[in-house]
Amino acid sequence: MTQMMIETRNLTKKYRGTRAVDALNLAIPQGEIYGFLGPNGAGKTTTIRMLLGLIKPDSGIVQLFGQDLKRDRIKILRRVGSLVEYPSYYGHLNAVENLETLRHILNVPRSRIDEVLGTVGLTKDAKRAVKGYSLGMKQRLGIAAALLGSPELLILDEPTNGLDPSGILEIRELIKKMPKEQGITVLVSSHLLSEIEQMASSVGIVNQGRMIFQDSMPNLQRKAGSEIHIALSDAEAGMITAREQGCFPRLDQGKLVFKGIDNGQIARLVSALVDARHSIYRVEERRKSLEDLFLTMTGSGTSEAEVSELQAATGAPRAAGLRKEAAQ
Ligand SMILES: Nc1ncnc2c1ncn2[C@@H]1O[C@H](COP(=O)(O)OP(=O)(O)OP(=O)(O)O)[C@@H](O)[C@H]1O
Repeated sequence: MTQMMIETRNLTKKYRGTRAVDALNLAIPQGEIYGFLGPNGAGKTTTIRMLLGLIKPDSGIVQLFGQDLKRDRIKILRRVGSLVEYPSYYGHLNAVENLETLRHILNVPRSRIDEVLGTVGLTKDAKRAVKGYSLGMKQRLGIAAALLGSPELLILDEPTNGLDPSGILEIRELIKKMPKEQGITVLVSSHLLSEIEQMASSVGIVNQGRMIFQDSMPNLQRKAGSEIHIALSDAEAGMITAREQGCFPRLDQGKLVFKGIDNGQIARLVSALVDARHSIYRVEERRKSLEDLFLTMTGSGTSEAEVSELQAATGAPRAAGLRKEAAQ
C-alpha cells in the first residue's frame, strides 16, 4: 500500500472565532506533487504552519509519514524540508556561506552544499553575494536550504509568488523533478490554478478553510468536461444531419457543439456530414479551462445553478458561503 506522507483529520484552526482552517482532511501519498490551491485567505498558510508544527491546531490530527506530529515532532520534522514565505539571508554573504550555518545545525557533510546548489542550478553563482541575486535565485536558494537535510517531504508555500515568468518556469521545472530524481514528495501551495496545473499530479482545492475538491489532476481535468466543436459550411443544415445520427448539438457562432460524445459517434457524424456534402473546416476538442472550473468552485461570477452542477460533477461537498469570496 502507498504510504501517506501527509494526512490530516478534521484539522481546524480558529482566529477570533473564525475558522481559518475548517475540518480539513488532507491525504497526500508518497511520490506526488500535490498542488494545494485556493484563493488568498483560503487557509493554505495556516494549514502549512500546522503541518510544520509552527502553530497548534485547535482540533484535529496531523500525521506525517504515518506518525502523529504531536508525538515525536522534532524527529518527524527532520525528514521535512520547507519554504514558507520569503526566506531571509545575509545579503553580504554568498550562497555557500549562507548555507554553511544551516549545514552545521543539520550536521550534514560539506559536500551536501554543492549537491543542493547543483540541484537548484546555482553552482555558477555560488560565490556571489546573495544581495545581487534576483528574486527567483533567492527562492531557489531557499529551496536549496530546504533540501540540505535530504528531506523525504518538501513543503513549499507559494514559492512562485512575485516571480517573473522565467523565475516561475525555473521553480516549476525544479519542483517537477523532485519526485523522480530525488524521491521527494512535494506539497506546493498556490492561488493560481494554471501554475498548479503545470506541475502537480494531484490537487486539493480549499476555500474559506474547507476542502472543496481533492483528487488526481487528470481526474480534475476529466471532470472539467470537454466539448467537440465542428466548424462546417452550413451549420443549420448540419444540425439536421447530426440529429439524424442521434446527436443533439447546440449551435454556437456557426459551429456545432457536442457534449459527452465519444470517438465512434464523432467518426460516424463526420462521415455523415461529408456524405451530405458539407465542407468540414475544423473538428476540435475544447475543455472547460481549469481556470473557469476553479473560479466556479470558489464562486466568482457564476450562477448558483452552475456552482451546483459543477459540485455535483466533481463530487465536491458544498462549502458554507462558498460563493462569497472571489478567486484572485
Ligand atoms: N495570526 C493570525 N491572526 C488572525 N487571523 C489570521 C492569522 N493568520 C491567518 N489569519 C486569517 O486566517 C485566514 C486564512 O489565512 P491564510 O494566510 O492561512 O490563507 P492563505 O490561503 O495562505 O492566503 P494567502 O495566499 O493570502 O497567504 C485569513 O482570513 C487570515 O486573515
